[in-house]
Amino acid sequence: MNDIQPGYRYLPLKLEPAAAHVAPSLDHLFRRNVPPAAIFFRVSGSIPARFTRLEPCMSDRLTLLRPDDWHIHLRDGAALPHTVADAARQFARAIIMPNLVPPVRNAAEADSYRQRILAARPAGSAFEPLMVLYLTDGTQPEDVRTAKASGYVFAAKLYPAGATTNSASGVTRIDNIFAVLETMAEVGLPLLVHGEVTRSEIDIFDREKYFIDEQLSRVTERFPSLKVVFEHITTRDAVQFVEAASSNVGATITAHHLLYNRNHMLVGGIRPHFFCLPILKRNVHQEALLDAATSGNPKFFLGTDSAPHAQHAKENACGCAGCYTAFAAIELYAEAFEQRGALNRLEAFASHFGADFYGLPRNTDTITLIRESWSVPANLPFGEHNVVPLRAGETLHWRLEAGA
Ligand SMILES: NC(=O)N[C@@H](CC(=O)O)C(=O)O
Repeated sequence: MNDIQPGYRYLPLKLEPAAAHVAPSLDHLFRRNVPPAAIFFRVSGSIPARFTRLEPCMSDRLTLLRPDDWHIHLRDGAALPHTVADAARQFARAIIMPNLVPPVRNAAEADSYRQRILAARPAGSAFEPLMVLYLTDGTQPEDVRTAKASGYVFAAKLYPAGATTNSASGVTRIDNIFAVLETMAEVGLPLLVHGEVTRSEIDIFDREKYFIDEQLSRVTERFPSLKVVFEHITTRDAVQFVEAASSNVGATITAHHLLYNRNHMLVGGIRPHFFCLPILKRNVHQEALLDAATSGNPKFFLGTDSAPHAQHAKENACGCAGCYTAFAAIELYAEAFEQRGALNRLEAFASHFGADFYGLPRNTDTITLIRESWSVPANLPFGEHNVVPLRAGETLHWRLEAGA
């Protein structure tokens, strides 16, 4: 019994009559690739002498081309060494969200933010931040041209004013930026979209669908050559919209929207660390996202929307929106894909489709995930504060191989 360790598979050495009721169910679990920790739990107390430990077999290691994160919030200042180290551990590149206060509005601001990120990289890291402009009512076509020419700005982000964290400077009417969108289409700078309307009479669970019907469909019709990434999609409606759109329209999907639905946030007590925007939806929408992410359709790719807030700002009478997932993002995605029996589709979603959509080369080195159970810390350092990571105090069943 003492030999039983997480991360290994155990098989019967000799089937004794007393174990016969256990062995068939174990076999069934092995075939379904259920994490070993779950197996031990079921058979605890009945195994020792009759079972032997096997070394991890091939399916306990998963090697992928190094992935990129096509949507992340790194924040600024003292938080950067922590958020950048977490992202850089697994991702080669990341699209850096510009919703700082004040926001990143032009190439000069993007350059100085980029320098701060580069300075925060762990020693020896080649992590590459791909900068993004924050569109306001005052953004000019010239800002877009300069940004594109800079070589370090890869997109511009539409935050409808008031839609989410630090969106007060966002766009108040989509028509206000039509001249800018035209220039973006012309110079080849993708538009990234936070797709929610902000009208107070629209229910928070319906805001993505209204955004598609009232705004996004107008943009894609009017600017067919503009590349658009519908960020952190959360609904079946968004999946269907992207599927039906031209190949210039793609979407990012977060790990938390694949793993959770609104019941996880609200049943049995309110869990502030699941609160994010767009908000978790019904399980039918979660299912549609899982279908899309594991479908092999290149329009859907990885974007964590890892969005840390200090613990006190989340566990608050008016808590901030955002889930911190960068500490174990690829592990969380692996768990979601495994639940669907689709681990063989993870690499394309995480490491091929985003780069292809942006017209950038795929990475050439690899990372390896190991099937190994580990406990997520209760909190992690975040500048002068702490951040509570998603799944704090719980167990993850994949781990990125050290030094990967
Ligand atoms: N996703 C979130 O819930 N929050 C993001 C903003 C955003 O992307 O909506 C943040 O910056 O905190």
